[in-house]
Amino acid sequence: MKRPLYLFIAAMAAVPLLPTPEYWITLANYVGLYALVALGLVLLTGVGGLTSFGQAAFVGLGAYTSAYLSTRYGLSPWFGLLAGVVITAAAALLIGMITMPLSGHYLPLGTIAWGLSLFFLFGNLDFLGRYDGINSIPEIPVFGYAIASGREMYGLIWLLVLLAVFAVQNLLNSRPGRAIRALKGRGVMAEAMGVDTTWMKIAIFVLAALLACLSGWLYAHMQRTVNPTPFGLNTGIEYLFMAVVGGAGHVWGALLGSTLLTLLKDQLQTVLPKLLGSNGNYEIVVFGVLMVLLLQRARDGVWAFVRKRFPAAPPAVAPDDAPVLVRRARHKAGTTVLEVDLARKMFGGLVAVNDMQFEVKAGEIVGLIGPNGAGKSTMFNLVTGLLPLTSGEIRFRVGNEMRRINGQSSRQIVRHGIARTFQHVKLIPDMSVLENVALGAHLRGLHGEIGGLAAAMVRGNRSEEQVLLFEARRQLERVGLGHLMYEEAGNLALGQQRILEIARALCCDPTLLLLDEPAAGLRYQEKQALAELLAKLRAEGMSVLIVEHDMDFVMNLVDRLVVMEFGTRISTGRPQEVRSDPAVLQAYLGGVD
Ligand SMILES: Nc1ncnc2c1ncn2[C@@H]1O[C@H](COP(=O)(O)OP(=O)(O)OP(=O)(O)O)[C@@H](O)[C@H]1O
Repeated sequence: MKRPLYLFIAAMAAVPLLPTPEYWITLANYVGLYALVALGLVLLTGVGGLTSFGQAAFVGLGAYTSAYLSTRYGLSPWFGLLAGVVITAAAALLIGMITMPLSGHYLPLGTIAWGLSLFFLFGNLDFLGRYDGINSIPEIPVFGYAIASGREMYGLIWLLVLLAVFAVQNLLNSRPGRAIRALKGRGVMAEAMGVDTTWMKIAIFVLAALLACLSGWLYAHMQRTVNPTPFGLNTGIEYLFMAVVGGAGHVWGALLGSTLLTLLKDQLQTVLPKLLGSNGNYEIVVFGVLMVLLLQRARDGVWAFVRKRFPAAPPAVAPDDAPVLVRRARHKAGTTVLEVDLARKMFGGLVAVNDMQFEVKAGEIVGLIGPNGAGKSTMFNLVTGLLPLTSGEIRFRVGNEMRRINGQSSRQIVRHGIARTFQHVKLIPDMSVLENVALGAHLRGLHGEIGGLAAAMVRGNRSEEQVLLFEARRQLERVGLGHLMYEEAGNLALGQQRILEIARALCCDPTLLLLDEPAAGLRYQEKQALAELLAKLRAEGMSVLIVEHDMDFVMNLVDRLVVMEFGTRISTGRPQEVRSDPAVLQAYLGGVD
């Protein structure tokens, strides 16, 4: 992928040096401005799964702030940029904090409301010149030289576009980036790995707004005049079109989409009025049709086709050696690590878990078994904080004390050392096996939340990446998937994906591992290898709580069993005791053998 990239950069650099007509330079400048906004939407919508119609309002905020400060107070456009960034970040933070914790359509609706209100605000404030806007905006000075011509502006715009592309790309291939890639549809898994998904959503919302603000700043000083029209809802929708047409999941899709739509719009605006014999924004109709076709035929946008021609090398490569992460102290074998005390969960009138009571000790594998619908997965979800208890208590050993963990979120619980896999595998299919597993080490990063984002964008996270990817590699090799490290996770067989989830959970450095049907979909040899791995973990002092339907597998592996039926514990003991318990034989209608 490197060569086409260098060729692209060389071609872009040559454009203003060659006798390219001024008209094309102007068009290229617009493409660059749109690409900055679309890039934010790739991060927010394509990768993060959050739709915003209000990006044009953030563009307006960047444009108006600098236009006003530079014309009214004669301040430098660079100060205007700084002020625009601060105001945009504050506005995006506020809107983000209100809308991000809400699910569903609140964000798109919120951004529409925000986009409309800012548009009318621009048009109605006297000091912003109402609908006439602000004129005579100064040029941007660079080392005392004013950037006046289209060609000079081209240099500045495209330099910033390329820097933004690399910053977003670096971000996506980092610890916070993996968390961002988990947001779309896999928030539950991300939270179970310790990711604060609400904060991550707010962070990408603010980043996307800042890219829009940068575009607005460049626009104001290129046009040297601003009025509300380009910052309305229509433009907000066009930005979304660009991201989706190009390929909302890829940074280069933003560039491709803004190029295609700018060129298409330019041509349609010339051709359509001639064809139809009257003026009007007919190109919007064509865009609408194009969008429907694209969503039906090529959801990943045009970039997906380009990518097929230039397959990229895996972005994250695990080092052969790196410092090993510090591990949590293991508990002495036999000490109680988990206590479930009269745990009850009701869904309306249904008692899914009925005053369950059991414990797990250090260096012990406990099997939680029972017929379908007995409440095993619900019990797991109670222990890991995915569901709140109706009554009762769950305690977990942190250091020397048993701490109550019910009432805490799954993000907090994993910090104490409880890691899990899921009954229905939850991974990021288009991300490599290695990166999926590295997501498990999210809490073991070297940088804080904001510092982590900033460091990733400027590649200041090299040592963190080395350490985390090495840890992911170690865990993958430990579970026997080392040879599939660079494969896309979605290409693995279901059984292998379950093992991948175990490696990911091990990356959390747990003292208690909760495995939900890990052997489902595994072949005989794979099951044996899994049993060996779990026995090895037990010997190292790990505690394991396992839900499994494969009785041969469970009976030969576990130290103790807890049997559930209709949410209630009907038996507990060593496998051979439980095997002959009449209550258990009854529950399984014919016995476990
Ligand atoms: N979110 C929910 N809302 C309402 N009822 C639920 C919910 N989750 C589970 N249940 C019900 O709670 C009971 C226990 O379900 P659970 O999935 O915990 O059983 P299980 O033992 O894990 O079953 P299986 O072995 O089939 O996975 C079932 O009757 C199920 O329909």
